[in-house]
Amino acid sequence: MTETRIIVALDYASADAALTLADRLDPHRCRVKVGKELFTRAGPAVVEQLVKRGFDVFLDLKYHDIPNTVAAACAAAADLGVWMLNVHASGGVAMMQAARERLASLPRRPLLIAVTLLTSLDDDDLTAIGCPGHARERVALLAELSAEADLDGVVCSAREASDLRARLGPERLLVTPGVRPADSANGDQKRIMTPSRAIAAGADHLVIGRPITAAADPQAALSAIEAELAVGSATPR
Ligand SMILES: O=c1ccn([C@@H]2O[C@H](COP(=O)(O)O)[C@@H](O)[C@H]2O)c(=O)[nH]1
Repeated sequence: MTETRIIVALDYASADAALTLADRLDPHRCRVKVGKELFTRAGPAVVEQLVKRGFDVFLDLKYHDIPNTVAAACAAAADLGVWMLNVHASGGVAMMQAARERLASLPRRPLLIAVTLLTSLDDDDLTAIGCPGHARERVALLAELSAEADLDGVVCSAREASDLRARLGPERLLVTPGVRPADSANGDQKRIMTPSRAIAAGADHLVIGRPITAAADPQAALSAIEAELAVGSATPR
């Protein structure tokens, strides 16, 4: 298994586009993520093709449904040979436990993590959806529920990473989207951090999409992020 911390989000509208980039990437230098757009357009076959090319695939479908349905969906995802998949922690402990138990019954199980609060949301958005409070508090609550269900880790923003590392201990994975090199546009992301600061804060895996996929030269963009991580620079954002 690769030692890289970088997961490239293959948010493309076709298998061809996703595989064209994948074929320019080294499965030892990055993992890849298949999300809702690519999966809905290209289906399970694109996941299997990425696995066949040697990539660790994070299937980011964020399941959120009743326990029986989510458990069955997780088992179906595991059949594709994915490395990691996720559910929404707000689906509740019973749902997360059902998913974990179904995966535990398989001969080879993928990692199972829970989305806490989407990185596109901030405190004002929580108020707008009728859940007033601080994003970091909501993330902490949902992360602790995922630990109660004994999941392998959480999706959070890097801004919560140090707090969650203290709350959850060293074993749970912290997977952080909303990562932005200093010269990248935020886009729709609100709780963001640079790659080097995210790692310094305790993130295990950095999910990075548009800063790589929308770059004129995606391989150069990936190399620049790797260089930033190697130097360990901590450019304030
Ligand atoms: O809270 C979350 C959960 C998932 N994502 C996904 O990560 C990538 C981020 O892409 P960028 O282009 O780097 O913004 C994307 O696929 C999201 O669906 C997230 O951003 N936040």
